[in-house]
Amino acid sequence: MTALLSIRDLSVRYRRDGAEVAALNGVSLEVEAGERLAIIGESGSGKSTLALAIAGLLARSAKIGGTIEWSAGQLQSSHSFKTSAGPLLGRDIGFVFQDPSSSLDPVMTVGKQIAEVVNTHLGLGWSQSLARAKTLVERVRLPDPQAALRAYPHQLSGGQKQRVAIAAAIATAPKLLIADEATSALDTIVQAEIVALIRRLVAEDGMTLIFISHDIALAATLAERIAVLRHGELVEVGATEKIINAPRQAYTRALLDAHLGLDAEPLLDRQGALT
Ligand SMILES: Nc1ncnc2c1ncn2[C@@H]1O[C@H](COP(=O)(O)OP(=O)(O)OP(=O)(O)O)[C@@H](O)[C@H]1O
Repeated sequence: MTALLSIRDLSVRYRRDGAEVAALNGVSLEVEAGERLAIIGESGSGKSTLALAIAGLLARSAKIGGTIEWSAGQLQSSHSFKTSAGPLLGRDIGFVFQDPSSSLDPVMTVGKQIAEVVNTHLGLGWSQSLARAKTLVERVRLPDPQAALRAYPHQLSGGQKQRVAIAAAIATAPKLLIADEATSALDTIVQAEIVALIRRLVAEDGMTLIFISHDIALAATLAERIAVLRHGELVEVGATEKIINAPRQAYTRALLDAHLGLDAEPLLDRQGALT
């Protein structure tokens, strides 16, 4: 497999109340083209910071060290990207946030906001952009796509809004989709539906997926590989089955135990396959 991006010795510090907070410390990680990688860890472990750094979305005030390099040919532009170089083009990376309301414009219809992404990043004319928005709304299986295109975000449920946010994120056919706690605000059934949607879209479009979650069980249902962050450091990375069956770190074991303590559902069936 080819690496889509190589993260080398990445460190990020924020300033808060006059003091520095180390959010990431010496993180090195390769992301393979076409893989589904989960990044897990407790709240505050640095997951969002890593996602934002990859997308070039960190606040300017953040102090960044190390590099994030993209392989030549894997992206349309920017074959070598340093973390300090600013955001990457929106068309190469799709980003889905936890709260769809924060990424959707409340006073613009769903159809127009998806079309606007297409129009801005792909340079298609407005009628072509609207046509593409319709296809996208169908692809994310919003009920009654025609009505959905005319709806405003507040007229949709949380799960439906997240479907719209996903449609907008994949509108430019990005190589990489980053979902940062994209299902955390949803109830369990809707969460499972959104995970299934992400899995299908990633497979259909051959995207690379970085799935950020505090929930190791949820991450295991989607990812082929899991990276574990703790206090801003990457403590373990490996194939999902290995991480679930034989974690090397006590911290990973504790994350697994926390899941088992809360939920009687086994993570693995008797054959060792993920249930
Ligand atoms: N903009 C910011 N300014 C100051 N400190 C920040 C900022 N963003 C994050 N931090 C701090 O950096 C550390 C890592 O935060 P980050 O949000 O990356 O973790 P996380 O694992 O995504 O947590 P959560 O799941 O709660 O979002 C935390 O100590 C957090 O308080």
